[in-house]
Amino acid sequence: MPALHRLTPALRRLRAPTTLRPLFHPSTTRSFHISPRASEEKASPTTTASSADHAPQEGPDRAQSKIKYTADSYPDLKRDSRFKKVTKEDVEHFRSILGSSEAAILDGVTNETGEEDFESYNSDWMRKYRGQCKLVLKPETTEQVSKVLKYCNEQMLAVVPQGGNSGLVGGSVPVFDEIIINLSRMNQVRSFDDVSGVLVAESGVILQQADEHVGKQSHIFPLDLGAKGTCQIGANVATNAGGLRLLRYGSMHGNILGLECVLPDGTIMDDLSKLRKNNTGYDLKQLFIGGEGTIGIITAISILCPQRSNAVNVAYFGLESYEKVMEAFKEAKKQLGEILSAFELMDAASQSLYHKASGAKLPLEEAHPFYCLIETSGSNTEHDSEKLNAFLEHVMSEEIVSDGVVAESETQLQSLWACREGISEAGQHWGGVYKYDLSIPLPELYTLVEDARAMFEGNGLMSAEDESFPVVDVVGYGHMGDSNLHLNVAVRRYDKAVEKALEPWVYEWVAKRSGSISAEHGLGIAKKAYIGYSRSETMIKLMKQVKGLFDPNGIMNPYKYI
Ligand SMILES: O=C(O)CC[C@@H](O)C(=O)O
Ligand SMILES: [Zn+2]
Repeated sequence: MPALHRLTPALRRLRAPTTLRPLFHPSTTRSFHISPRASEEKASPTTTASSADHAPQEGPDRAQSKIKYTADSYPDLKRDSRFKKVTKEDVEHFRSILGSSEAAILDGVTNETGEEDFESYNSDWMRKYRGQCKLVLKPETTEQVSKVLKYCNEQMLAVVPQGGNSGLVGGSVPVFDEIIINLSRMNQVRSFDDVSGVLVAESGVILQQADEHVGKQSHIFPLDLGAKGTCQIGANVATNAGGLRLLRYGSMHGNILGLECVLPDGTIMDDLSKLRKNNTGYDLKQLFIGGEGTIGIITAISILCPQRSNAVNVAYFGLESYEKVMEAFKEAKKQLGEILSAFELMDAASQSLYHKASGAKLPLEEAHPFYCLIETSGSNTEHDSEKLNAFLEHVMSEEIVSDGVVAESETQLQSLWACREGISEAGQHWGGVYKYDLSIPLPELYTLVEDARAMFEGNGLMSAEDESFPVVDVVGYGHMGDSNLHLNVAVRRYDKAVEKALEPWVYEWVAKRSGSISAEHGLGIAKKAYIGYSRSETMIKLMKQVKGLFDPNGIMNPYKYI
């Protein structure tokens, strides 16, 4: 394997732009795999070549990660007595719709099915939020979803729609005994048109498989995220997932052309439009995008997939201050223009956490306060190479960037991306993690991390060494290109004092800067109480009215944000 091409001021003068490195084709394999169906295992990344080579080092208190947020963690939350408990007759009815195989129904109501069999459905991939469901239904067709929902609505049975369960806010797991409607068996690609680039596929298709499917015909699925090997496209739409290339391809709100949804009363709203332009009244599908399964179930999507770039480059830099990060971003936009496909920020704490958790070697020998990962995706190798070289020359000679490497092979490209994508998983290394996903105007984006660190230093809750302190470290990273910060507070154990210090402090901090308390992960149960920091009373009232219109009985994903 060739060594990563190191950028240093000394090298800068020696390097002719054309010798920088060969450009190569985009990866379709980079991802980590959460394996939510492996109920017995802990969420286990198979991450990338680089990190898979190294056994993760154990944190001092791994057992603590078994602690869960259950209904008892929310003293103000009571099971809604309007909802019926599932009976033997209900299960029989569901069997008449779905058949009796275990693939279709996991039944702990009439069977002796143990709690452990429900674990991977009842809890999210972090094993942080956990419900008490005893019935998982796995329909295979839209008609089955329709019959199931119609019955649930008539019988006042609450439900939670579930995809790959890789969310971060507890939105895809029940709180009490809601029935889980798991979409994993609805996994057919219905059509792909390689002229228009429109993919029509069912909700349970795994994101990576959708990408590979359109990749065969030189297109790309316009969403990419660390959990692509596990997450499902319907749930990606329901949560309006943002991911790593929103900067380039835009959000689900723009890329989704149509949806097939089942409303709580069983009505099928067939809007699988393939049109880019359809200016005929309210665009109702937008309510389901990011609706987090609160007004109906998305069963299929129609999405516009752009042409796949055939020249992709990744570089990883070290920088000495956040101001330099902003300067580098400004230059990248200016000099790389339309070929810039990702600009990601990582602080020193995030990289050392990733290194500790994965055992992977970091790309740069010396530590820097900040790192950036930059990706270009274009169609003309020579043109891209020239532009990237000019950009690199500039940021190095202006001392905006202190040190850096560029990938010279597919493996290196993956290992650089792993340094960014592996942080989310690494957050749990010490036992648990409080995760915040925030939109903040760029000039102040990193100040939140510094303020959070100062807050924990001041209140005596944080120590890197002393195990009696709950907080180990405060970590900042995110999608610089989208003004989206991920603040992760790594803890040895979940702790009320830490929670009290963080909430609503974080949300107030963000609201004061006119940011958003959720840039891409959604609200789920984790941020249920805080929507008011980002939406006005008028808007919340309207949202409740919309909810009431679609779901008058309130059976869809109850106890969550609305
Ligand atoms: O775990 C997190 O906080 C962020 C996860 C994901 O949105 C990412 O960008 O890596
Ligand atoms: Zn993210």
